[in-house]
Amino acid sequence: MNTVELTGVSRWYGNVVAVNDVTLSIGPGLTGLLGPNGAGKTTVLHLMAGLLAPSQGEVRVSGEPAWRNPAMYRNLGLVTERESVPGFLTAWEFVLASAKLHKLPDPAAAARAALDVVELRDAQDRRISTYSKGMRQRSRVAAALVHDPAVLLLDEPFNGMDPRQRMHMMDLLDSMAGEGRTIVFSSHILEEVEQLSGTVQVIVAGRLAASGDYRHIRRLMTNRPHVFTIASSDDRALATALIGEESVSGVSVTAGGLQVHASDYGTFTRAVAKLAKARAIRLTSILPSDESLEKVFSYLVTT
Ligand SMILES: Nc1ncnc2c1ncn2[C@@H]1O[C@H](COP(=O)(O)OP(=O)(O)OP(=O)(O)O)[C@@H](O)[C@H]1O
Repeated sequence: MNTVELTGVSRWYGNVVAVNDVTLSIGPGLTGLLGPNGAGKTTVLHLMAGLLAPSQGEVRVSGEPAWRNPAMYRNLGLVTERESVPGFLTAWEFVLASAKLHKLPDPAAAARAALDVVELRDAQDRRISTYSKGMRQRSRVAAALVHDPAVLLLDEPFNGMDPRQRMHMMDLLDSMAGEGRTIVFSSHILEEVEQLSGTVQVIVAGRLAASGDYRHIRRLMTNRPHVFTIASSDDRALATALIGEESVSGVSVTAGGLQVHASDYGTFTRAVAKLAKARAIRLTSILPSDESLEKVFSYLVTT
C-alpha cells in the first residue's frame, strides 16, 4: 500500500522527451526527487498525480492507475511548484475550502487537523498575504493534506526558503513520513536534501541516474573526475611534479594558471598539498573549474 510505481514511463511534449523510460518504486517514508532544472521532475510528479498521461509505460499509485482515475485523489495530495495562494483568504478559509472541495464529512475538523500538522493554528485567522514565504508554503501543504492522503507529492517545497524555514519544512515532512505516509518532494539543490533521512532519486535529462541515501549520492558526486585551476608561486615546477602523480590525468599551463584534470577530488587535493610542500612551492589558489550543477549531475548519467 501507499506505493508509487512507474514502469517504463516516458513522456514527451512534441519533440521534447521530458521523461525517458523511468522505472522506479517509492514506498512509505520520505523520498527526494533530485535533478537540475529541466530534468523532468515536475513532469514525473504530475504523472504520479494523474495530471498527465504517460506517453508510454504505466504509473500506479497504491496499485491503481494514476491516469483517468479520480478515485485516486482520495488518497493523494499535490503541492504544486508555483507559490500561488489566494492572499486575500485566511489560512483557515483556504484550508476549509479545500476540505469542502473534497466533500469531507466534517470539513472544519479536517481543516483544524491539517492546520495543526503544519503548526499554523495560531496564525490561521490572518490573511495569507501577511505570511512569510515558509508560512505560505505550509498553508499550501495543509490544503493538500486536508483529506489525510497516504501519498503527498511536493514540487520544490523549499524554493526561496531560508535555512530555518527549510529545516522546519524538512522536519514536518519527516514527521508526516514517520506516520507511514509516502512523501515525495523535488529539489534541484543537493544541499537541500542533506538532512533527508530517506531515499534520493536522481533524475538527469529525463532519466533515472542514481538512487540511494544522501551520503551515497554525495559520494558519487565527489568521487568523480574534476578539473582544477591552480595558481602557485612556481606553476611550471608544480606542473612537472603533478605529471607523475597517479590521481592526475592531464596538466596544462595557461595564462590563468594550471589546468589539472584529476581522477577524484579527495586523493588529488591531498596529493597536491603534499607535493607543493615538498618542493617549497606556495599554492595561492585551487579552484574546481567544472562545478556547474548540470555537469555534476550529468556525471552520474555517464557512469
Ligand atoms: N508543456 C510543455 N510543453 C513542452 N515542453 C515541456 C512542457 N513541460 C515541460 N517541458 C519540457 O520538458 C522538460 C522537463 O521539464 P520539467 O518541468 O518536468 O523539468 P523540471 O525538472 O521540473 O525542471 P524545473 O525545476 O525547471 O521545473 C524540459 O525540457 C521542459 O522544457
